[in-house]
Amino acid sequence: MAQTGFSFGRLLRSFGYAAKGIVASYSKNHVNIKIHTFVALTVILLGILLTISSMEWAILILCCGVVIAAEMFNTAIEALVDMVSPKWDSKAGLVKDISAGAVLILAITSVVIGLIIFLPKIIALLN
Ligand SMILES: Nc1ncnc2c1ncn2[C@@H]1O[C@H](COP(=O)(O)OP(=O)(O)OP(=O)(O)O)[C@@H](O)[C@H]1O
Repeated sequence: MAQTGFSFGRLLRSFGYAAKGIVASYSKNHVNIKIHTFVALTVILLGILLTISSMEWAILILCCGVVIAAEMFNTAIEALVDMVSPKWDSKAGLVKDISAGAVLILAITSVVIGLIIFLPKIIALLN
């Protein structure tokens, strides 16, 4: 039953559940989130090396967070679909495909934003 009123203990427990969810997302059979995290760390390194502005940091950190969170939603949706529809079903497949497609759109958008920010700086460095 949902409890009403603020409880610091409950808030801490909620953070604990969320942390458990993050750890579960990085379990060894989930490769995509590790790739997204590697790309995010590379972006941070590039940002430091190329001394990007505060606004550029904000945009890139937002992109990295959104893509990683979207991958986690995708993982959750896949798990839910497998639970609700363990048998092969075209609708179950469509739900997984749409969920994966959403992550792909965000990843492509983020790559384009990364190129807009980093390419001019890299070209200027090479000239
Ligand atoms: N129960 C199902 N019914 C129909 N098609 C499915 C079903 N499960 C998976 N598929 C199809 O197989 C594709 C891959 O599904 P899967 O669950 O293996 O996801 P994945 O992208 O390999 O996930 P992971 O992030 O675990 O690597 C789905 O996008 C869908 O097209």
